Amino acid sequence: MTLNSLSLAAKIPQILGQRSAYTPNYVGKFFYFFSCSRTHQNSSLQIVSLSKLNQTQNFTSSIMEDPKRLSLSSPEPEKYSKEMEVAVRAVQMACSLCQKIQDSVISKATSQVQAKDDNSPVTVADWSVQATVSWILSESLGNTNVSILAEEDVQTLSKADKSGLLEAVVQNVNECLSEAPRFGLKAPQMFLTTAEVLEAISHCNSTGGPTGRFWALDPVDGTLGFVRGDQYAVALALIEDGEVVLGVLGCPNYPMRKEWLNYHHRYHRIISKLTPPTSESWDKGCVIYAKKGSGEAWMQPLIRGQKKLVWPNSARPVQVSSIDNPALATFCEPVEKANSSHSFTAGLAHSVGLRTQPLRVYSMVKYAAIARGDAEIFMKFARAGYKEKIWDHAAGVVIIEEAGGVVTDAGGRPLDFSKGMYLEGLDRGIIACAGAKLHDKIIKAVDASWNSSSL
Ligand SMILES: Nc1ncnc2c1ncn2[C@@H]1O[C@H](COP(=O)(O)OS(=O)(=O)O)[C@@H](OP(=O)(O)O)[C@H]1O
Ligand SMILES: [Mg+2]
Ligand SMILES: [Mg+2]
Ligand SMILES: [Mg+2]
Repeated sequence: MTLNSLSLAAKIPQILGQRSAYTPNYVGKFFYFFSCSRTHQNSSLQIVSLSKLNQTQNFTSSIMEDPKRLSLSSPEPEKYSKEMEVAVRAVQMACSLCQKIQDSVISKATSQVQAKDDNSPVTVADWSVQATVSWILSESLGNTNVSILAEEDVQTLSKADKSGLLEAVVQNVNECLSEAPRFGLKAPQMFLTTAEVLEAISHCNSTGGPTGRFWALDPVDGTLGFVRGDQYAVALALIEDGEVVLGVLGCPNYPMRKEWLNYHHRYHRIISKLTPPTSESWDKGCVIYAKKGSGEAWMQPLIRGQKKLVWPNSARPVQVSSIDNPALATFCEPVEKANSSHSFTAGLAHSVGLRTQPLRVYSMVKYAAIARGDAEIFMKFARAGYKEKIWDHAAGVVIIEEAGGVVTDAGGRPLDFSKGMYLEGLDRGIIACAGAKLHDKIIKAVDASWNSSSL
């Protein structure tokens, strides 16, 4: 195919089926990039792959200077691009659903909160999100391809005395799914029946493991934070052959800008006395996502009101902080003392010279905070005998790693997502840091403090 320099710009998108060479291709993270190579035989330039925007510019200028014969081959579609796009859209929907339910849970006090067999809380939101995400993934990616391991089951929900609860879940799921087109997804043709909603929840019956592909879903992580009007997250990860390959974290109360957090806290303290906010002038929440090996993590605002989610919806890259001096670092940990030893981390913080007060935040928002550079260290040391579940960490781990951070257990080993629903073999606790140098210091400090601790 012969192209002159002027027709090239039009030809590339046509070949790639896009409107413009600068149209974002892969979930807003990559712009088309073209690496060029001159083949010996025909002295032509070949488009062999996709690259980033700056390289696109190099490519374009090299073409302008070299109006030779070109042979163009369509690139392979980016791996997991469809899965990522569907996952982010589904999490956006889930966040919108949660925001609505959280406001109603807070205004009706705690009556809507149920206790599971292990006494942990669960709400209409947990089941509604699980059903919604399960339905969207299955419909968009094909029911037979989709295997999901998720936190909630239908036992409590199916009890005879819980019919009101089940009704509320069915209602919420249907309201949320009817909004799917706003998120660029297909809505069901008819309202889902109660049986279909229960089926969507119980379809999440994967047991995980070392082979094949499955999704790990925590519909509401930090349910305690959720019912207290505070931080929580919707966490979705794709795991393939034991490795987390995609992570999406929806943080409905974690604004795009850290400075807006104060506003959020004030808002929630007085929410019961306020009419619901109508202002669209601030981004109350965000969705952060990353693909393994991409070296990039991205954040987009939640969509609100009647706005449509235009892909990739003003996504911007996030990166971990460059602080590697513990004296300047901020560390975060679980809010609940029962979930992690505050006394151990306090001693450790003191020993490495951490000066700032710990940032105690519910849920995987802690992972988001590290990935965005709002804090530098996250530590969780659960009591002996507690087994961490993979859905509480999978999405956060890949997001921090791709944003430039390091996540391991206290022995410095990567977390193992290949052993079913638990992080088996976890050495003591979880340590996530903004960089390798800081991580190394914390690991050494844990070793030094461990034997003298009572953990
Ligand atoms: N005893 C104990 N020890 C350790 N971890 C526990 C424990 N109990 C629960 N969980 C899990 O912790 C999830 C909540 O997240 P965090 O660890 O960030 O805790 S906190 O919300 O900040 O207090 C929470 O996730 P959700 O159930 O999704 O809220 C639990 O899976
Ligand atoms: Mg729970
Ligand atoms: Mg959780
Ligand atoms: Mg949960």
